[in-house]
Amino acid sequence: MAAEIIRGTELRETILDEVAEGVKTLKEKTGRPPGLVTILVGENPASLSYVSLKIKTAHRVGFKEVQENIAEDVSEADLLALIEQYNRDDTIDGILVQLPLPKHIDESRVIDAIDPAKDVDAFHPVNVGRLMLEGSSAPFIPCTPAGIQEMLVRAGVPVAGAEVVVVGRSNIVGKPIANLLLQKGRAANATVTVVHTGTKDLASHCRRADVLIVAAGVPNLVHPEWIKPGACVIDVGVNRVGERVSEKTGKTVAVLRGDVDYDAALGVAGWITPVPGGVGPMTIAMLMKNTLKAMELRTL
Ligand SMILES: Nc1nc(=O)c2c([nH]1)NC[C@@H]1CN(c3ccc(C(=O)N[C@@H](CCC(=O)O)C(=O)O)cc3)C=[N+]21
Repeated sequence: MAAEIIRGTELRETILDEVAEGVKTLKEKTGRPPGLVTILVGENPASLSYVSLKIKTAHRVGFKEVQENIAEDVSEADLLALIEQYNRDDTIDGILVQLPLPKHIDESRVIDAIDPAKDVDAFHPVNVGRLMLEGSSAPFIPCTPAGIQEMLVRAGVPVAGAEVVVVGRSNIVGKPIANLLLQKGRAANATVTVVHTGTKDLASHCRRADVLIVAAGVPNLVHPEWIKPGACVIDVGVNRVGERVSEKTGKTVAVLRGDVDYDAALGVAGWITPVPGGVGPMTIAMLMKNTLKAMELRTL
């Protein structure tokens, strides 16, 4: 039987409707909408495309949206001063500094400078610590892990007691999703294994997974033989493997592939997320949810 496709583009609609409702309520209570500032340093094409999606979505749910597009050669001190300005700005609830940053800027110094109460990415050490201590009751869950958990819940994938294997140990996906799913709670309480580039036999670990979460950034890394029949496969990879001309707009757009050999996996998995249209859109939806929550926590 072919896998059930978990479509992020569909789930996103429900979440954004919920956020838009929450924005209305907050506006009635406080007289202002949630404010989100996106800070983009330089002109990396992938970053530009993600940030413009975030801005478009912020408008759609009724946020005040501020864009800071600054030059690649900005000094670290100037960037830190800009963050401080938004830390003090009461109309701004969420500060997002798009990663990666240019090499001359120390990423962890920049993240440390964001007020944890406005850290809607949940990258600040305070929020990382909270996630580790409190699991899903932490004030902010990082957007991609939160999106993945939401997909598991809404698709009805059994997670409690399941074998979850996470491929990748990044600070923005691998480590936090592993942490989230091993805690007690809804769509959690799993037995979690994290595998990475230092792991001896990737395939044998993956084959044991009831839920396989792949965030390695390597196109076609996961072959169908690595998938246990009926398993849930969550593909976090967004690899730009080429370019094509869009039939709709006539513009050149990137061709995206996940980390999983999708067509082959369809015949083995029980559930699967597509790329594009899977985890990516959920990540952006959860950013909106976090920004709404930031305003609630700061004002109510
Ligand atoms: N401070 C910060 N926060 C982030 O959340 C953050 C970041 N930096 N740096 C880069 C990664 C990557 N990321 C994605 C978000 C949406 C899609 C997404 O919506 N993808 C669409 C396709 C988008 C397209 O066509 O380019 C999809 O998969 O269907 C992908 C990737 C957020 N990140």
